[in-house]
Amino acid sequence: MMFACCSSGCRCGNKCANRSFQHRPMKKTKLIMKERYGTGLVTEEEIKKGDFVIEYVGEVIDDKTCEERLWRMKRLYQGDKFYLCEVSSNMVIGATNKGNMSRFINHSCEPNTEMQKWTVDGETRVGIFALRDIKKDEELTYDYKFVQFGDDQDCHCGSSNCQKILGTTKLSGSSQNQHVKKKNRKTKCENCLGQILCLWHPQKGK
Ligand SMILES: C[S@@+](CC[C@H](N)C(=O)[O-])C[C@H]1O[C@@H](n2cnc3c(N)ncnc32)[C@H](O)[C@@H]1O
Repeated sequence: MMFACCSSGCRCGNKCANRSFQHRPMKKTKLIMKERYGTGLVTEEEIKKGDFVIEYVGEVIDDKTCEERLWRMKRLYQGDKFYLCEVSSNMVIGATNKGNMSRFINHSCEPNTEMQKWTVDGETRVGIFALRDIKKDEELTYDYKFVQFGDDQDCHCGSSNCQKILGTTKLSGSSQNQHVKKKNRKTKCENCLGQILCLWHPQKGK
């Protein structure tokens, strides 16, 4: 999904209603701890359907760097999470080292927000937008369209149409130390544009 956001040359000036990112009217949010899936994000104010909630930000990295990090994390991680969003071919937003509260938004099979790709002054940016009216103190969720990189993870979203497992798409590789093969990668990459890639390793003993 791609939307055009007005450029700085727009004649409507500051009154332009098509400038979600430039105005950055980010909603007030706070972190919560969920027993079954760690940190989550709730809204501290009411949100109307279609509202811009928060921008998904992080380091902009290319596919090669993304792959290197995925495999490195797969080898080294001892119980934390890894956050990546494939925005377009050869452009990934990595929110592991740098990011904002958006990286704590959890998955739901019945989400109240969605991720949208916008073009702002010629640059691609990713925002989280409300799919419906959201009440104060509700947890914010979106459908990760998750590309799992490792063992299956149970989904704990609790919705009536829960798919039970996080993600239907799997990134594969023949060994932990190997980079994703070019051929394989191309196919998978096409499947995961705009999706969250998340590498998660349970703590030892879990
Ligand atoms: C992008 S992070 C979201 C924030 C994360 N809960 C944290 O504590 O940092 C994605 C990870 O959160 C967990 N998660 C998110 N949504 C989930 C869900 N519906 N069911 C189970 N785990 C979920 C999974 O471990 C997933 O790998």
